[in-house]
Order: sequence, then C-alpha cells, then structure tokens
Amino acid sequence: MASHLPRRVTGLVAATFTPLTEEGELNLSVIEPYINYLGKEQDVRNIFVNGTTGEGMSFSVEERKSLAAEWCLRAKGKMDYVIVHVGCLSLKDSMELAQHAGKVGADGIAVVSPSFFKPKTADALRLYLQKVASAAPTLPFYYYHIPTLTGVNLLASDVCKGIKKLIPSFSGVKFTGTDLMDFGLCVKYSQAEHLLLYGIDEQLLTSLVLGANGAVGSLYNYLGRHYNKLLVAFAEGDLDSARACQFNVQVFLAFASQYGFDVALNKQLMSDLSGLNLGPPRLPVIPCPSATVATIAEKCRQIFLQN
Ligand SMILES: CC(=O)N[C@H](C=O)[C@@H](O)[C@H](O)[C@H](O)CO
Ligand SMILES: CC(=O)C(=O)O
Repeated sequence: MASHLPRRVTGLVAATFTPLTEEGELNLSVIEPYINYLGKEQDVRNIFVNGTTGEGMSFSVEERKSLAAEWCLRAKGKMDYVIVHVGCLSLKDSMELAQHAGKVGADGIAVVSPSFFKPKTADALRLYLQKVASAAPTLPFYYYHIPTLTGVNLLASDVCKGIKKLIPSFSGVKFTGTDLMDFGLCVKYSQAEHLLLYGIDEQLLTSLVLGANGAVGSLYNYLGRHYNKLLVAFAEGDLDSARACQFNVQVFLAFASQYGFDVALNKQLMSDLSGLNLGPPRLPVIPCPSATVATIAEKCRQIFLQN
C-alpha cells in the first residue's frame, strides 16, 4: 500500500459523455481527442466517467470495463484525477467494476445507491457501500448522492455518519442534491477529512460558500473555462463577478429547459460545441432533433462568447 496520502481532487471535474457510434456501440476512438479537448480547450484536468452524464447504468459490465480502461489509459499524463463510477443494481457487478477500476489505474471510484430495491436506512446503504469499497480497499472511495435519480431520499449527512470507520478508503461525497442544509452538515461533519464535490452546476456558487472542495458536472465539458473564471472570482472574494458567471449559466439552462434539457440534448450539444462526434444516447434515452440542438448551441455561444 502506498505510504503517501492519496492525492486530492480539487476544482472542476467533467462528468464525461460516452461516445457511441451511430449504431449505438462504444466508440472508444473518440476518448483520446475528448481528453485533449478538455485539457486544451476547457482547462479541465479531472474526469468522472460512467456516471449519470456517461449513462453508465445503461451499459453492460463488459462495456463499462472497456470504457474505464480506455479513459484511464488516455488520461495518463494529461488528467490529474480520474474517478470511475461503479454503481450498479447488483452488488457483485459493482464489486467487479471496483476491482477492475483499480487494475486499470483509476484514482478513485464512486458509487450510487441501488435504486430498484432501495436501502431503507442509512445503515443499510453504508453496509452496501462498504462491500463495494472492500473490493478495492486502497482506492479512494466516493459516495455519489443523487436522490432525484435514485429515488433514495436518505440524507447524505446521515449516510456519512461513522462511515470512515466502516470504509477506511472513504474520501468524499459527490453531492448532486438541492438540500443545502444536508450539504452543509456533510461539510461540517467531514471536519475537512473528506471532500465534498458538488454536482448541481447551476448552483455551484452556493455550495462554494458552504465549503465545497470541488465540482463534478456535465457542464464543465463545454463551459470549463467559464466556470474556472467563477472559481477564481470566488477565491478572490469578487462575488459580483462570481455571481455574474453563475447567472449566465442559469439564463442558459432556463433557455435550454424549455426544450427539455436532458442527457441526450446535453450530449448532442457537446458534440456541436466541441466538434467531437459523441453519437447518440443509448435507449431508453431518445436523441433530440438536430434543429433544437443547433438553437441551443447558438444560445450558448451568444451567452458565453460575449462574457
Ligand atoms: C442529473 C445530472 O445529470 N446531474 C449532473 C451531475 O450530477 C449535473 O452536471 C447536471 O447535468 C447539470 O447541473 C445540469 O442540470
Ligand atoms: C454529472 C455527473 O456528475 C454525472 O455524470 O454523474
């Protein structure tokens, strides 16, 4: 086991989309240019793969392994930190993916709660997370809290209680929720021991005030540079500029929401804005009409190229 402390992830973490061919198969060849784009064009040095944005739950264990291996391989020397999401409905599948993530060189793993049979108590969820973590005991472990998608409404601050004793590799929470009291309690109880990564990009600024250590989200794929300005402004105490950055994102998302902003639209928007060909989403998600994507991409350029 390494004698040094695990490196800490800070700043922006792009939750990557999964590149597919027109036929809906993995398109691994896009991963290397994707990583180059994030580094060079967006100044983003951390990635979170196979999560919500990456439609991770829609892929088979084998596909998820291929993706994790390729992202880790191509990220070497270019990204500072790769977190692989390994949550599944089956505990055994998650354990297999956790072990695999360690073998291919991930810097950390994250796990959502199972969402068909749901844990009824924080205790039950902690025991589940402990099992997954035990398959890769030296890999930094993150709990991924996303109640709107899992339907598991346990407070993250309850899940984190005493978790370090159960999971020695516990390193933090990816908190994708709007309950800022729960988020605040996570920060308070962590006592700076583990990280709080916030996951609702449109209200990142609020989480920074409460002590977020970093941000994981889909918008950092194409608005990384913009969000880096927000982080700098906040760090310098320039709240007017930080708010202006955040409000621009809110104006943009309010516009995009009128068209039903979802992972399909988001992925197609990324293809349009980056020039990468990420392909369609996987069923049951349905692609968005290209005219709609073009309208939203245009709005995005209008807002963010001027500011
Ligand atoms: C539900 C979902 O996908 N949440 C993402 C992260 O967890 C966010 O990055 C959102 O995509 C983003 O905040 C836009 O709503
Ligand atoms: C957005 C996000 O954090 C995820 O894709 O899981």
